[in-house]
Amino acid sequence: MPGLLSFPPFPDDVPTHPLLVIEYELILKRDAAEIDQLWKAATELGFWYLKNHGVDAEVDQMFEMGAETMRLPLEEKMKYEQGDEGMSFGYKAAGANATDESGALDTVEFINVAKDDALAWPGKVHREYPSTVNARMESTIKPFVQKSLEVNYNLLEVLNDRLGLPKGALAKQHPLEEPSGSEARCIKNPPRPDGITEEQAAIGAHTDFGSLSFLHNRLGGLQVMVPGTNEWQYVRPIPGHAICNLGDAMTIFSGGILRSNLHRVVPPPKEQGKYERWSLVFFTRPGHSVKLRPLADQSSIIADAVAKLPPGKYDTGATSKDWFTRRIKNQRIKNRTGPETWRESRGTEHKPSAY
Ligand SMILES: O=C(O)CCC(=O)C(=O)O
Ligand SMILES: [Fe+2]
Repeated sequence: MPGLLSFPPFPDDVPTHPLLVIEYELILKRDAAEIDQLWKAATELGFWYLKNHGVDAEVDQMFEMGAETMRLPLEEKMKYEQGDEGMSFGYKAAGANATDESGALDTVEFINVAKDDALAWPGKVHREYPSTVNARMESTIKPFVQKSLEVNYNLLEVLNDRLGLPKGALAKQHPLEEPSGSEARCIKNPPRPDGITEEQAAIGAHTDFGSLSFLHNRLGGLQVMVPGTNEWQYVRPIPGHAICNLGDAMTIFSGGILRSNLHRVVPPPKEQGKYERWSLVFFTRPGHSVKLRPLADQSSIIADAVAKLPPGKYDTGATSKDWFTRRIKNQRIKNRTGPETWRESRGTEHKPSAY
């Protein structure tokens, strides 16, 4: 069970970026000082730690589900592969995605389970999954999805109010009953082979494709690009602390007020690099039909931000489904024709020169 393995501590002598720690309990109480901290994190870095979120037991079970799934023979896992058409749900084999413009390959394998399939189980909305996923859909995946949704909806509500949006405006962009790209992902990265540097990306630099990601890490390896620089720094995993980060949709809805920061995954630093790295994410993404555009007509705060931008900057003309499909599809190595394919997979990154 990956969550229970003991491994060396995260080293103290690697460049590490501090994140603000947000107390979920205080957010639930709508504590004004805590909301100020969340707002600072959401606008300055777009990443924060979330403490006391209450999802630890479900997280451990999800790691077990991930381990059971990754132990299946590759041939079996490949029956549930994502495919090359831009669907995210299903299995992704190591090396199926590019990590940069030159077409270097990623090293992680992961299983993505759609929130819609988990909530509809034993019905099906999008696709079928390996037996190890089905066996835990009711007992493990559904509770994890439900609790993660609750956390993310609560955080979205607080951001909604600070953005000056009418009550429930952001929730309306994420209707529970509408099919969406929201999904749970369990990721496995193998130990770092000799000869591979600590700089070689396991998951290439990216911004997240949706609204809000709720991430659980045991070993280091996640890095953020420090805003205003070209420098990568590690995010230190802290036991019992989730890492939350905003995705492109929130930058777009807010007219650039909220930050969807570039990040990547490299092998865990130093001694930790000898161990398998497991991570788990729940991604909340807007409903498939939602148009990705600033919600300036609903908030004077957003309207003021948009007025300072080049005209049309965040008017993507895309639905959430289009945005998501384009990004997934163009990172698939089988779809690569050249550096332009990687560029086609990009989101709202703030520093295009740094890819
Ligand atoms: O594994 C991690 O720590 C981060 C994963 C990630 O950024 C992603 O899947 O979008
Ligand atoms: Fe990410």
